[in-house]
Amino acid sequence: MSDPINLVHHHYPLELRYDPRKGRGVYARDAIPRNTCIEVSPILHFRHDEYDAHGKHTVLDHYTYRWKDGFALALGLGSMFNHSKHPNVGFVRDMEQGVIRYITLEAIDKDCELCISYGSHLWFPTTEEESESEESHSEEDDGPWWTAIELDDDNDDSSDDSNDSNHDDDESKTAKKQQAQ
Ligand SMILES: C[S@@+](CC[C@H](N)C(=O)[O-])C[C@H]1O[C@@H](n2cnc3c(N)ncnc32)[C@H](O)[C@@H]1O
Repeated sequence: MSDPINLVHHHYPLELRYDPRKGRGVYARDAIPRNTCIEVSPILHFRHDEYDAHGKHTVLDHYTYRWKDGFALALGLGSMFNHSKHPNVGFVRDMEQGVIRYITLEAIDKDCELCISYGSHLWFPTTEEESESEESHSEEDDGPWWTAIELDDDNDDSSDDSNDSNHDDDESKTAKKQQAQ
């Protein structure tokens, strides 16, 4: 499990590496420019009723994204991105095509981990440098508990500040998980 898995057939120089605290994660074997679509993951869709009856009681619940009429498991690398409160990758859910596109929000250095944001309501202890201000999931939370920063649909590159395309407010947050639907 600890040897890197070189994704030789992937268009971009990506690799899966294992971290003892976070598990598997996606890393860059070489530099990748900002605003690069590094992954298009097809999704597997679960209706609300089948997810409530089955999926949410399994390990799937750590991986699925909220989706129209239910939840979605990202196939491909989409389920392998770990969380950071300073994500260097954003994502766009394309409900029509049934895919999630992952796009770099900044220039990525060689050996850097590629992370998305799950939002602030996390269900696991985060790595030390992130733990200071992260909130842990609590039973009192009634909002989405796995939210993620989502890029603008048009993937606008007009701003120099990568965070501009990446809003962490209630309207633009995409709930990957939610308790009260
Ligand atoms: C979508 S999976 C990501 C891939 C996962 N690391 C694996 O090996 O399958 C989400 C899980 O990864 C772990 N994880 C993700 N980001 C983390 C972080 N910043 N610190 C600690 N664990 C993290 C948590 O266990 C979480 O439930």
